[in-house]
Amino acid sequence: MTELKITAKKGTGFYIRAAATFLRGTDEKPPVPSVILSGTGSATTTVVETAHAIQKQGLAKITRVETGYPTTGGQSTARLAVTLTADWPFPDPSSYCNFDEVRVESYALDLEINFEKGILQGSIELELLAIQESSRLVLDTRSLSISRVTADGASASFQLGSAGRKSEALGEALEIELPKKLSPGEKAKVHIEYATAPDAVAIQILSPEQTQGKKHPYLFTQCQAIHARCLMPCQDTPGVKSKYTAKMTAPSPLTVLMSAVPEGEPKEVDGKRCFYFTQKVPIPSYLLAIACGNLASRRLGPRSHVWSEPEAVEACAFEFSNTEKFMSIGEKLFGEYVWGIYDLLVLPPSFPYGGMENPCLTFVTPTLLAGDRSLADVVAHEITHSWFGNLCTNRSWECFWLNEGFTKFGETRIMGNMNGADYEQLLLRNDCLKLSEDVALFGPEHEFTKLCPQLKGVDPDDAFSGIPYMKGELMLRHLEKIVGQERFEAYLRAHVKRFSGGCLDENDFKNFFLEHFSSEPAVKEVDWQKWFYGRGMPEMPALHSTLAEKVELLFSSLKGGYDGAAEDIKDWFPKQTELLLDRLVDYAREQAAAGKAVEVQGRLNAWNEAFGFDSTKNAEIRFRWLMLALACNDPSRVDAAIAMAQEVGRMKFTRPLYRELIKEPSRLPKAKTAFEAAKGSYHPITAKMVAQDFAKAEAK
Ligand SMILES: CC/C=C\C/C=C\C[C@@H](O)/C=C/C=C/C=C\[C@@H](O)CCCC(=O)O
Ligand SMILES: [Zn+2]
Repeated sequence: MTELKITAKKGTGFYIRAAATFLRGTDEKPPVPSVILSGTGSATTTVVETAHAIQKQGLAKITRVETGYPTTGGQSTARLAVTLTADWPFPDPSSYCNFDEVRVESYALDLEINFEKGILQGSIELELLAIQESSRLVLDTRSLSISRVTADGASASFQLGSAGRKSEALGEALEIELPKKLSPGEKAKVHIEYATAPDAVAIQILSPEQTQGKKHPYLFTQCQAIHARCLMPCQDTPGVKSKYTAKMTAPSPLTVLMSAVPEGEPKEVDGKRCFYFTQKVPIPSYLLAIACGNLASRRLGPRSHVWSEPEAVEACAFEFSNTEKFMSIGEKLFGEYVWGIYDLLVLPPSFPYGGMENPCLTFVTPTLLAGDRSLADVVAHEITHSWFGNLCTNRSWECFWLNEGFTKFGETRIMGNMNGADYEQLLLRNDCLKLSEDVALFGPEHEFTKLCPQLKGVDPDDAFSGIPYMKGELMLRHLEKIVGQERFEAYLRAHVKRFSGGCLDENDFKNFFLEHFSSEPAVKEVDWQKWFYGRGMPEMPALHSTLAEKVELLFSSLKGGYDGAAEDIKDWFPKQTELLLDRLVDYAREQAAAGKAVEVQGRLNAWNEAFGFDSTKNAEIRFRWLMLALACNDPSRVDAAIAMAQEVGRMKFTRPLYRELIKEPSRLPKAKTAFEAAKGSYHPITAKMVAQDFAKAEAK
């Protein structure tokens, strides 16, 4: 055991560097039992914060912190026991970069959007901090054209994809030789001139005809999970966080927005507009976001605006008017909102997800515009990422559930605060159904049904499903039941404080939870292994919702031959109708498997007459209704299902619609033709994933 003495007067940054240098300098390379860092200072908290900061930066795992002994002359002291684990420094299977040696602390983008060429072109300047002695910088890239690299002003040589670091899933590593060897704690600047590729997976460019206004082109990005490397050379791992600034140039009169705070008004130069942004809170690369188009905004609250094409902006302002309420509940539950502004951008229908939690500027799909605010729970979800994901970040995509499970929990709790505990239980019921559907889709023995799957050699897009969301939420509900709601909510606030600004994996979470509840014997019974690495369905909670019971009653009546009437559901929440349709889809599938699809099919027109499903404005209901029609082979609604799949690029809807369409072999050619026709209007991620679904179905 080696001991390092540090004195607590220079602030946390000093300690991180001192500790990093020390850890790297020691002979005790992993696996080692532990290294003791001890500090004496007027503020013990500085030493404790240091411990946490060291861990957040992935330098080591803190196994024990002892403070306040012995107290001499009014000065408190602290000792930190630090374990370098065998897998130190926490490899990320989805990145090639050498973030264990050198870290990007901040970067400055200077990019011009060229709609004619379909590219972004310009430069990035990276500010590096050496963690250990190193003379190279390895960054992630994918299909970037790199024209020039300089390091601290001197030309630097570089190679793309060298040493076999090139693959379909991960892109091509960019290795830059630094002109001088950096010592731990030393800083350097690397400047890279580059352009993106016209087929970059992170970027979708819409022609004017593809927009609502039909006059101007539109560009938007989606970086999660590992697409930031198509936009810029970067350390594309959620384990590294950097601040950024950006200067973005676009043709007049278009507006550029980013996942950052805008600085001042745009400057007009030669028919172009320059926009400036600053993101002062360090963020992982996957949270970089850019949008550019003919955009208008409306104020939603003291710190929020909603943006969209001008044609839809009033409808958007109505739909998301509860934003500030959601934020206030989030702050009460999880702590201060640190990002300054919270704006929403409503994207064109090809946006591949319901929402993306880009800091300061959540991106959302227009399929949330139901006209009655009933789908704004996605906004509550994205707001919750302001704490879980954006502040406390999964260390790699293998523990994505730490972003999504916590956020799903928070979303459901916020919606419960809005609409009552019974409603919260209804949402959980819906989530349990979604979980069992997603587990069934992969098969219960599949690696991706684990809360923490292994992703070596895997494209994270292939592993994505509702499982980390719902299974993660259920695990947290299980823990909440053990310790009680009030204590669990206090835990969540402590968790945010503890991991804020850093990253964590499932063991960091487990250790902190056990430390927090060290005097609670019941938590010792938790089967962490099973929750984290067990396949298939987890233990289901007992749920009590009168709202869900009403759904079950109507479901039974409909199954029993009752045709339904509008008043049956007139006081319902739309989430109850979603549950009813989910239950009917399952029923239709069972009947179809028993050769009785036609019996369900014969009931659809009556149900439509009663409940008006064919004309619903709610995309979740429309989707489920069409899935029901497809499940019972209703030929009269195939065109409507195809129309939804073609119009909406949100994968939650598009992929299941195509998958259900092609389950029936006679519908395959029509579905294929529809996909080929719509493919060009989809986001590259959606086009890639739907093409894979077709390939799988055709291979069967
Ligand atoms: C265990 C899972 C492994 C890796 C997943 C990591 C990233 C997945 C990647 O494909 C990106 C996901 C982006 C998600 C963005 C928003 C979602 O919350 C939307 C959910 C679906 C929807 O509402 O449309
Ligand atoms: Zn999410």
